[in-house]
Amino acid sequence: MTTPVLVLVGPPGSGKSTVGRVVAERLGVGFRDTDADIEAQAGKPIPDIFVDEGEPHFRALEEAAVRAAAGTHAGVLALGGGAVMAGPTRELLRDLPVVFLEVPLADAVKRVGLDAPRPLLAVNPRARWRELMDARRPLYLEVATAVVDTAGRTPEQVADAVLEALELKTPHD
Ligand SMILES: Nc1ncnc2c1ncn2[C@@H]1O[C@H](COP(=O)(O)OP(=O)(O)O)[C@@H](O)[C@H]1O
Ligand SMILES: O=C(O)C1=C[C@@H](OP(=O)(O)O)[C@@H](O)[C@H](O)C1
Ligand SMILES: [Mg+2]
Repeated sequence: MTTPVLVLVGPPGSGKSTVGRVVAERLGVGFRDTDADIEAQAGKPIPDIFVDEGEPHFRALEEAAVRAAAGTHAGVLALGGGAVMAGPTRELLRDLPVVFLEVPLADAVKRVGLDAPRPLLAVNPRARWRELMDARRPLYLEVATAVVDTAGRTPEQVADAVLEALELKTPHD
């Protein structure tokens, strides 16, 4: 079984997909995002899956996508913000190097407001994001090998902090 060199978790807007790409580039390894895997498999964007089949169906696809990627992908893996809600996913993350990207509410709302639609934040994003974080923070902490604060940092600076937190060497070191 091949496992990822590192896995990124954290709430929407923490920068998992963006930072994951930068970290993978620095390490000279591949990048994979389970949200992209789900969209490729379903043949449609995530908001359409939520509307057409509902959140429970999306969560089932997500659990399967994380299991497949975590067992086959050797590079950097970014998960969707809600993936850690699944007990079996937390179980398989237990033995992997996992970085929890922290972000304050104000930064997250600013960031995701400019990005692709996220169905869970479509209505009243500030209140929804706060609720999500209250429920999920303990789960992010449970699976995290390291926690990296992204506030006031560019994606490149966050990538440096991630590599430092896990003491990973890049080909240029
Ligand atoms: N450290 C950062 N500073 C400023 N903007 C960021 C940062 N990280 C990500 N972003 C921006 O925030 C948005 C959400 O980033 P994304 O990587 O999709 O987050 P996630 O996958 O955690 O939801 C994108 O528009 C991205 O360019
Ligand atoms: O927090 C969540 O439940 C979700 C986060 C999204 O991913 P990002 O965290 O990459 O935005 C995506 O998986 C889906 O919209 C649900
Ligand atoms: Mg993402």
